[in-house]
Amino acid sequence: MSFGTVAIIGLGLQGGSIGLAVQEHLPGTQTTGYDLSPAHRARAAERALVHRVCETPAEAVENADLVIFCVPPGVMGLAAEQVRDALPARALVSDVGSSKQAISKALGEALPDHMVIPAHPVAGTENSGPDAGFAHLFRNRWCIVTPAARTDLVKLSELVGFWEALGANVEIMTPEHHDLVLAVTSHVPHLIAYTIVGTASDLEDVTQGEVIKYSAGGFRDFTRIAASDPTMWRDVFLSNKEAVLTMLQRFTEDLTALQRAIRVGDGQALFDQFTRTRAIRRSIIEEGQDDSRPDFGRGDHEAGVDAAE
Ligand SMILES: NC(=O)c1ccc[n+]([C@@H]2O[C@H](COP(=O)([O-])OP(=O)(O)OC[C@H]3O[C@@H](n4cnc5c(N)ncnc54)[C@H](O)[C@@H]3O)[C@@H](O)[C@H]2O)c1
Ligand SMILES: O=C(O)C(=O)C[C@]1(C(=O)O)C=C[C@@H](O)C=C1
Repeated sequence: MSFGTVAIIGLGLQGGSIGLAVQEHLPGTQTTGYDLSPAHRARAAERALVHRVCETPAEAVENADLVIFCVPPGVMGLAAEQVRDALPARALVSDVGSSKQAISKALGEALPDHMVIPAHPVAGTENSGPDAGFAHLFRNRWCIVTPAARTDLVKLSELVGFWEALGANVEIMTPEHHDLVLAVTSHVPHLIAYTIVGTASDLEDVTQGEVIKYSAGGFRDFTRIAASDPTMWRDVFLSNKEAVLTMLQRFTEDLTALQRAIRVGDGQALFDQFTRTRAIRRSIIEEGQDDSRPDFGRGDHEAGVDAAE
């Protein structure tokens, strides 16, 4: 069974993509949406990201069977408080936030009388805002659902069915394990990209022009990641602090070992490490998870940067 009405709070990359994907895959489901930014609401209406863009959060959720919060991690609790009085008791509450322990807590505290089942589609791009959404974002991507121990299994299977209908493969995990896994596969890699691009732009002996001119290879890939939304990523690091710091400690130790191998001329250590990591890349591609295909992040609509910029 699918949800009759889905309300989406936050009509950016994630909210817009969910709205478009629901309209494509679940034609019997009504979608409503709200965004704090009037400019984003106007653009969401122009792009028909949902059936009805509402002027208040209360109006968006008043008939909802499922509400999905698609706002930056740091304002999940606030956005949930804003719908508390209007949200029907039957409505299931979920989200798409990139960290799970802090967000689960914030949503649970803001909506204590509702069933909350947090989720995280591991699918995105460096673009944000209502121009960035596209219907096939979730196709063949993982969506991690992190239910609490007391979660209603019927509601859980409805949410799993919802994400599968949008094309995602669903995995169930505890919020704690989610935060540890994503710290190493997503959060620390973003921190590394933000750091290396910042380092390159601060150099005294290499000009900005040279950095831009010669960034055809590896550095260019880092600049894509480092162009990701500053608000969202500030909140991700602050909301997954412990796991990120744990993984950074491990990363620093491993980096120091490679640094030493370079200093002492231990070519074998470098070769062995690079051989191991090449095998990981190849197994990702074999699993069909390679997103370096040319159309990734686009679709019918050419993904753009934040419309509010
Ligand atoms: N970008 C990614 O690659 C990605 C991937 C998976 C999950 N996520 C998660 O999805 C969530 C949304 O990210 P996004 O990439 O769609 O960001 P986005 O910036 O594209 O969209 C967020 C939208 O929320 C709106 N907003 C902010 N505060 C609000 C409020 N209080 N009420 C209503 N609207 C509000 C903003 O105006 C914006 O339009 C984040 O929690 C993020 O961690 C992002
Ligand atoms: O492909 C990208 O641009 C992304 O950064 C997507 C990505 C990731 O790190 O894999 C970013 C944040 C998420 O919460 C999920 C997906």
